[in-house]
Amino acid sequence: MTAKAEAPMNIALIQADIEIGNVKANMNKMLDMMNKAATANTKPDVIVLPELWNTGYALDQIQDIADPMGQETSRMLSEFAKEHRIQIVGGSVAERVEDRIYNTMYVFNRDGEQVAKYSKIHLFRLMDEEKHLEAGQHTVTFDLERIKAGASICYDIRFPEFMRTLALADAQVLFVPAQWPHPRLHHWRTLLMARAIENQMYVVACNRVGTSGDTDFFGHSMIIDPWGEVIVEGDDQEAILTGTIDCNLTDEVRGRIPVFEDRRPNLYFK
Ligand SMILES: NC(=O)CCC(=O)C(=O)O
Repeated sequence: MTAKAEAPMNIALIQADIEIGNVKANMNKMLDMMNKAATANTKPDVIVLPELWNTGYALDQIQDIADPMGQETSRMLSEFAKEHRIQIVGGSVAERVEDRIYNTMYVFNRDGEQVAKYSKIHLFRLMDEEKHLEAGQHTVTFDLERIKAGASICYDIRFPEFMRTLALADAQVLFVPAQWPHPRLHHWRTLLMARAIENQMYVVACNRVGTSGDTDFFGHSMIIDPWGEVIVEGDDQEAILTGTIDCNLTDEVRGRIPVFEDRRPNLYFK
């Protein structure tokens, strides 16, 4: 059901702290960490950022500080991608479209062209997202060179049917930018692991660190392989985490335990 991957891909996760409401500082921070990742000994093929990295959860001022049509943030990511010849899964940013605010991921290829845009479809009530943000209406897969990837953001990982939809659309790797706080580290790790094992896909998850008001974000960004093995996992400190994915393993695991052939969708709820 999947195409052979061209070659293994080196991934760099930008596990950053984010300053609430300070777009300029956050853009500078991301650029600085992306530059460090791009000039490391092992050059990444893909750089991944966390969720809402431009504004943080500054939802009470989000109408004023969200990026109109995502222009400023996507220009920065596009230029970086082109200059360094690195693909970017741009976490997500607060994007303003007229008076609506979306939590939106942009993805760029090595030429700096936007290859995907995904707006978070499940809004997280515990952090008041539904009061300030508009839900996206589409699931999204995209190509990273010859690898098919699926887009998701944070709370989305609690919806196994959503991830299965992406896997059935041939995704071999799932990207998960996040701002996922304590006390739910155990949920974060378990859900990411489950999504990788049940869908026999790579899960690449980039969470922020730091404190915002009384909320502590624990990091623990992870890359998990389709067999459920952890390739890399951060702690609760700012860091650039790196790991390599090889999507030939996705085909191998799907061949070893043929879950996708053994499904009985006609017996499942509609
Ligand atoms: N930013 C988010 O979607 C947070 C999701 C979360 O913390 C959860 O427990 O789910």
